[in-house]
Amino acid sequence: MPSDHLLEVEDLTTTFGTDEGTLTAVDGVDFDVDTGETVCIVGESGSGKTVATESITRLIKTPPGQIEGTVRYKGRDLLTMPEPELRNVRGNEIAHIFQNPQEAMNHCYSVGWQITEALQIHQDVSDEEARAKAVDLMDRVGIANASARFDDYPHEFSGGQKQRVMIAMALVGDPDLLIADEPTTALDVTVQAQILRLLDDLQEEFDMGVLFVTHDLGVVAEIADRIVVMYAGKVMERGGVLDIFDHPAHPYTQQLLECLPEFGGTTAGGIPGTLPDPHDSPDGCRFAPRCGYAEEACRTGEQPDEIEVSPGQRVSCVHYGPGMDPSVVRNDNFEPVGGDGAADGESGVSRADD
Ligand SMILES: Nc1ncnc2c1ncn2[C@@H]1O[C@H](COP(=O)(O)OP(=O)(O)OP(=O)(O)O)[C@@H](O)[C@H]1O
Ligand code: NI
Repeated sequence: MPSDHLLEVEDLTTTFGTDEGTLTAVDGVDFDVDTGETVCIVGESGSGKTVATESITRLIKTPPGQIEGTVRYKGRDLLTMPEPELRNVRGNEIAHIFQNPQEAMNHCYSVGWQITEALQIHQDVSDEEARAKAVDLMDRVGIANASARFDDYPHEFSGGQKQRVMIAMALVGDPDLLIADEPTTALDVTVQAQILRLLDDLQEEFDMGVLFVTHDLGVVAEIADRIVVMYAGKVMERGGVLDIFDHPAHPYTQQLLECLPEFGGTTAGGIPGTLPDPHDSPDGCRFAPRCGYAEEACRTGEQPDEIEVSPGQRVSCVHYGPGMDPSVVRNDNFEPVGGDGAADGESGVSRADD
């Protein structure tokens, strides 16, 4: 059945064989991404965000990993696609950027050379054409004096500029889907805001879908159209960014938001307690052992089916089920996302020498 979504992930389950037995990192997760929107996967460290997104293009090493489910990209299943065809998708159609630009760069070659090299893998262009395109890309990601900086080496660029270069390299194949895994986590707050702005602008310019992974709800507020909240390999809640920030339904989402100072945060140190052992997940709702509202029904059976609580907003919580009283967990005291979310009064693609 053909779907209209750019990316459609269904019942994705990724496990790892370990010395302590099978570890389930992602457990039957569904989500989709459309062209032109930013979907953020958010959750604490260890929730399975990275494994879920790296399963999409099969970046997970198998074995020890094992990926099951369906990942349809423009209707084609990436999980059953032959490797050569998948390699083509990875380079040209789906691009990844990661947290640490340091590690992804080769320190022995100039930045311009590396972008040119990436370009020539994807396109049959002459050296001069490739150089011109590389300079253009450097310019578009906001590297000041791009042509003068072409021959500079990675160590001559700041952290923020390196991440701009990584973004340029991700764009060489003119991707339709960009997967960004904590791309600003290693950067200081001001530079982080600039890079988020850049990604937002590029998304429009390149007309991409963006799947953005972060543990930081502050970042989510800046860029997300839709949010998928993950906990211990499961989706706890999903919905439009305004709905989630205005009336978070799952106690886990509420607690994540309560950690944010700008939302009247009281638990800046994070949510008390730790994630369950991924080798041996608890019965019922994964969050029940840390949830102040948990009762017997929360600790038995499977993770509850998702229930729609407002248009497009769905929650996997026993308290919203048939015969339950959701007002127990409903928390309507949250302030909606403020203003335009603009950071530090910048405008357009910033060219600051970060
Ligand atoms: N190669 C691997 N082998 C075994 N276990 C793994 C492997 N990669 C990830 N895991 C486990 O899978 C679970 C999910 O990890 P994942 O990296 O996806 O979390 P995350 O949500 O991205 O966290 P973070 O915010 O810290 O990046 C964790 O328990 C992790 O230890
Ligand atoms: Ni991660």
